[in-house]
Amino acid sequence: MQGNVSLSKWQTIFCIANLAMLLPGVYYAYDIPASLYAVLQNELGSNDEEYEYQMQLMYALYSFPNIILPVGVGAVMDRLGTPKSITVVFFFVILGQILTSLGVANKSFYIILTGRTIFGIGGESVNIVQGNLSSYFFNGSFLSFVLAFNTSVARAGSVANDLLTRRIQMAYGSAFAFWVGTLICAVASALWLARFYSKMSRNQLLQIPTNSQAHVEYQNESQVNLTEQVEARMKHSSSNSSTENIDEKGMQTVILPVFDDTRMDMSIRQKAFQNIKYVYQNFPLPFWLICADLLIFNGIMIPFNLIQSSFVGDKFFGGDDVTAKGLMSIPNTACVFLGPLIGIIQDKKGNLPFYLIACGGLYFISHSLLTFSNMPPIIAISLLSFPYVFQLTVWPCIPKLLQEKDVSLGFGIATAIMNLGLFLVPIIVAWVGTSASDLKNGQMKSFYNQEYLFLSMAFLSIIISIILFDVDKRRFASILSNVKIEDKDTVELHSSISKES
Ligand SMILES: NCCCC[C@H](NC(=O)[C@@H](N)CCCCN)C(=O)O
Repeated sequence: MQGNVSLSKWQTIFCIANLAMLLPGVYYAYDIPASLYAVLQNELGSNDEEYEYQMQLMYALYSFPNIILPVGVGAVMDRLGTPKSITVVFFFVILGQILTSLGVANKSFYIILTGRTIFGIGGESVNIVQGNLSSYFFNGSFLSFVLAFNTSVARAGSVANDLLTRRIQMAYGSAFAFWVGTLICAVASALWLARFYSKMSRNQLLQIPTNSQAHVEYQNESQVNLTEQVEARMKHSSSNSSTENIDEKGMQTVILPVFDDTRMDMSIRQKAFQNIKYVYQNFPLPFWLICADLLIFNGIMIPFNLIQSSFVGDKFFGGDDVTAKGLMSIPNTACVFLGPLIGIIQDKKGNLPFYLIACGGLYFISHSLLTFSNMPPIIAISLLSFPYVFQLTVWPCIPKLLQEKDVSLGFGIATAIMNLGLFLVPIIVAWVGTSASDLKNGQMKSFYNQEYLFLSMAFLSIIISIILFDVDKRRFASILSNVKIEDKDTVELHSSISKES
């Protein structure tokens, strides 16, 4: 038995393989500007300071719409159903990547930015759709493995980009390298959508019921009016005393008040307030600490990936950014192989806070080596593989910490917070990088300042993870350290915690 459906062995393999294929194309295209960091400046005709902001903005604006959007993607999926939702999100991916490529071809930074923003709307939504489908099918069984496998396969797209893009650019130019990314996204989307739209392979296995199907099923089964449920759950949010009664009802539906309160007679402001209150009261402190870690880990890794080829190329290889970029394929390749393994280990052994503390510690050590030593950079960059793999353990904790009905919203909120970091940190990295450009040794100095920022962030994450370890142990009965806990237990734990407080 898995998640909400029972799957045979072959159906399970089919489902996992298909879900994993949603993202590699998006990751390939996402990382193209990072591979061309050393060469796009000439093409855009920008000075050093402008260029630093331009490159970081390509990543910041990808994330900007996703500070809000992921929270609503679950609702869109509920309403449109899986095939239409995936069609819509792939449409944004391809449109965004076409505009980005056109922008590069025409040397228009504003078209590039518009493209990256639209690409971001689609790319992060694919992430959410993948997370939602995975937890729908596999929650309660080997979800850690499935989520880690998804991201590992996605990162194979980054490996391909690390190895190919700069070489393609040298042979055929930058615009061509971006068009290759567009082609990869288009082919990947077409293959995926073919499963839904060709009569031969139309497959219910990859779909979750839409909101309306859920309504019908629910109403047929229990004859309870949806509005009553929602109001009851709202009431539950404001008084923790009626836990059992409400949870019994709530567990039977996939509909959240935050998404489906259209029939309620409340003003929009009241609804928004109720929803924030609902999240505040039902999402425990460890969830927010995990989100903070996620923000920091990706906030280190993604902006670092952008400057890595120039920084490492200048410091260690006399300006050879191609060799430097090739090194970055080590952590991404390590993820492809070790990611699923860490998922299996986590499914069997738990121990999340340990991985998170180690993650911050290892980011700190490897960035210290890059910054303060002249050791061959392959050592520091290989070491980066471990935290980059360990941070995958964050996602499976969300279903552990939240009640089943809140999981989709939880993924959405975590992705939104991660994107808040991926919007803010690149801008700070650009600011820190340009504020030193008047110093002697110009460019190299600015890289060092950026490295100091990454080191401070890694240090902060260690503190956050230690607090998480303590809170988890003292107030949550080590739920994150233990092996998988069924939803029922989570609910009981939540109710006992809210009663205590
Ligand atoms: N369900 C998958 C979560 C992945 C989180 C994260 N992904 C991102 O940050 C993406 N915006 C793009 C990353 C591309 C990296 N080269 C991740 O850890 O990969």
